[in-house]
Amino acid sequence: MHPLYDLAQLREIEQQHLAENLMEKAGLAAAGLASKLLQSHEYSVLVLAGPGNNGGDALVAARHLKAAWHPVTVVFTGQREALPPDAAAAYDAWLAAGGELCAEIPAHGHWQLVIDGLFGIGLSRPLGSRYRALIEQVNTLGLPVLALDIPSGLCMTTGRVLGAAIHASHTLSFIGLKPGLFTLDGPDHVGEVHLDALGLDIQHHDVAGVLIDQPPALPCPRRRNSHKGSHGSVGVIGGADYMVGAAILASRAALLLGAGRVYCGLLSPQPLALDTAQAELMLRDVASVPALSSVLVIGPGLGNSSAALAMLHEVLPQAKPMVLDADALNLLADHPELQTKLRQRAPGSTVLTPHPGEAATLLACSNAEVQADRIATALKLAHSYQAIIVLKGCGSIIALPDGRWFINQSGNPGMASAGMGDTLCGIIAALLAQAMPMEQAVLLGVYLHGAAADALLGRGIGPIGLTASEVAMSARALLNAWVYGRE
Ligand SMILES: NC(=O)C1=CN([C@@H]2O[C@H](COP(=O)(O)OP(=O)(O)OC[C@H]3O[C@@H](n4cnc5c(N)ncnc54)[C@H](O)[C@@H]3O)[C@@H](O)[C@H]2O)[C@@H](O)CC1
Ligand SMILES: [K+]
Repeated sequence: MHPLYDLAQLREIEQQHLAENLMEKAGLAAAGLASKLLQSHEYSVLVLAGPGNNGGDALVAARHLKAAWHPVTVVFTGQREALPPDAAAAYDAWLAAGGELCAEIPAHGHWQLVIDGLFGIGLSRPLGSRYRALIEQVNTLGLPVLALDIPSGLCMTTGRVLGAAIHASHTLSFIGLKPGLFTLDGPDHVGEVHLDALGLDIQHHDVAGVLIDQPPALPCPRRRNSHKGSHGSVGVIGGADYMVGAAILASRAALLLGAGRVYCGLLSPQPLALDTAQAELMLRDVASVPALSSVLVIGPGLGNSSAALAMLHEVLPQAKPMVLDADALNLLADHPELQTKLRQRAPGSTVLTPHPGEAATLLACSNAEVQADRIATALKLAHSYQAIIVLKGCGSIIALPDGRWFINQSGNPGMASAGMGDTLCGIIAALLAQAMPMEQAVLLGVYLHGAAADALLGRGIGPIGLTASEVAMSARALLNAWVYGRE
């Protein structure tokens, strides 16, 4: 788990350490990583230095690489007189070391690595045509790119591409990690992320959010003296006509992740009597499911019928932990009286797992507005509905009503297929049924879901054609490995 910092916090840390010549440290660290990536001293480097301190970092790195005998070409896009003081000093030191500056990328150069120091956290607006063209030119060179602090063009707060963004193979982030590296378009641009704290100890400093990059708190190993009643019972309510599969997938995932019993209530007028591929599932009359279950999932394939609405009205006032997904979220958006019931639930007893489209419906805004700032959106939903929110998508955001938030780093594009959300609901519900507190169950469930898909990818399964059922099986193996320390 790594802390994530917002812009104001990073600026404050920079201010507190102004006298410590952090740019020299940043440039040296960048040159060190570049040397490692280059391997041979004969290899040449193309350095892009922009108009601010990110450009200063790049100029310091260029100086160190030149001193280590690498041929270095520097493209400088700023103006000496407009540079901040540290960057101006780096500019002067580069020239004093015999370095030269180009205004654009030389046509016939040959390089083995690009260092991107155009923009860092100071990028404040969408890039104009000159920078967009330069970035696109770099991206078509087909070379490894080491981005300093953050790939230029990427918004550090939201992970949005502001016009165009560098496709880095490596990103060396300074001082602390930024949220934009890990959500929305960030993961498509950062490559391998490295962190150099520049010798600062900022552990005492406030953090904005947390990156989940390893399994959070795990359940305890089971007591030998346990029985099915010891591991809770999950009830899944959904599966209207033509959407039965969604409820079955959630139910199977709950079973595979360790719920003692799983009851599945299908709204379809011709409900299945038996899941032949998973006979352990107890398919019951939907009305009987809430009373049988210690944890409820409501929504997968629920539809928007009056029966679905009535079910939601009935279960929301019940005290048990609840996972709301899919059509339950759409019904919630359309019915303010359901929203009131939701807000009256005990704190920490509800999780909503919207994808961006459902989040947009819940907030009565557009999909683009949701994605423009995923963290802010998730926090807004958490506050408004007084529930834990999992905003799904690349770099899922978990937001809590008290204002804390997390970004999940596990997962891959194989998960962009129908049924994945149903599996996630089942996983979270199973952890809740096994007595994990809500916050821990959500964090572990989301990380495990992605890590299970990553494990499959590691075995050559996906991303193309990866299925939600495979992810549930893989999650079972992974959770057992984590809890029982098996390979
Ligand atoms: N200040 C410090 O203490 C440190 C700063 N560091 C580096 O400095 C970076 C931040 O430096 P700055 O605050 O100078 O910001 P940047 O260097 O990221 O960019 C700011 C410059 O870009 C211009 N700009 C912003 N958006 C633009 C756009 N769309 N089109 C054209 N120009 C645009 C601004 O006018 C300004 O000149 C960090 O990301 C990091 O790389 C590191 O050296 C560590 C220490
Ligand atoms: K950069």
